[in-house]
Amino acid sequence: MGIYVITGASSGIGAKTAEILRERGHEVVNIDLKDGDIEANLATKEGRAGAIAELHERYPEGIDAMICNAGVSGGKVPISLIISLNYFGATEMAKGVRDLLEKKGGSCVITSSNSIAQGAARMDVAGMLNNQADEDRILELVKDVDPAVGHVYYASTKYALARWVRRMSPDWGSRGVRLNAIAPGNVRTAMTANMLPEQRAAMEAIPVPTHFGEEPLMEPIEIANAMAFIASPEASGINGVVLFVDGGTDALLNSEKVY
Ligand SMILES: NC(=O)c1ccc[n+]([C@@H]2O[C@H](COP(=O)([O-])OP(=O)(O)OC[C@H]3O[C@@H](n4cnc5c(N)ncnc54)[C@H](O)[C@@H]3O)[C@@H](O)[C@H]2O)c1
Repeated sequence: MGIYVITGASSGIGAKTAEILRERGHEVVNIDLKDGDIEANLATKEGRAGAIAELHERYPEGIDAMICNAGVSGGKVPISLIISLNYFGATEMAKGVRDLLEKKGGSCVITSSNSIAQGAARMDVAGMLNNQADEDRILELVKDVDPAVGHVYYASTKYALARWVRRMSPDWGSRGVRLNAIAPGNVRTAMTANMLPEQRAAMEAIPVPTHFGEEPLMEPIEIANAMAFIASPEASGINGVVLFVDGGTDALLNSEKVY
């Protein structure tokens, strides 16, 4: 059985993924702000460094999977938190444990979002994250941005994550580590429950083909099953993929985009 590390597994999609991995007999390590096996604030450099050091201390022989899932959206979340947690909290954690994944021929999964398929992401923000990647400088640039446009910055961080996965996966693959992203649709979790009425209305306007006629929300288990699969050795041929788990919403919105 494997050692699966997952961030943000005290709630929502992460909690469900951790539950099914444990049911399958794996050792699961939840890194979270609260109620984690390792407690760390992944929006900070210190929090990430502490968690990475702890993993090296506990698992010198390596780990089988790293699922970088913690993220924020909904409500009036500061733009700086969206940038630091969603983008750097995932990419820096992934980079920080790659050596542990290499020891076991492991797999890394990053939680993106199907908001990247809805045209909400700003390419200049996503480009800044992917190409400049200096966290302090970027936080300085966004310090006066109104949280009311948080959804745009959210989609931008998730777009940048998906592109980071595509760019990095050939190199990671050549080192024996698969790197993929999951892009969930809207899911019934604390994140969507915390949305402001206008954010909720915008979300509910987006149909999910498998859920026509119902509230357009997926259940955490639908995402967790895909996450557990792509992280596992059963997905050994899958690398560099951004897997939409959104009931077909991406296909509905972008049916001409086949590649
Ligand atoms: N729910 C959705 O509709 C949806 C859709 C697409 C993508 N996603 C993504 O899925 C992931 C999980 O979201 P969810 O809906 O399960 O949300 P959630 O709010 O239920 O869970 C998020 C988890 O992250 C943890 N967390 C928050 N801030 C943290 C920090 N600074 N350091 C460490 N951990 C922290 C929380 O404690 C919580 O356990 C996120 O990356 C989110 O962007 C969610």
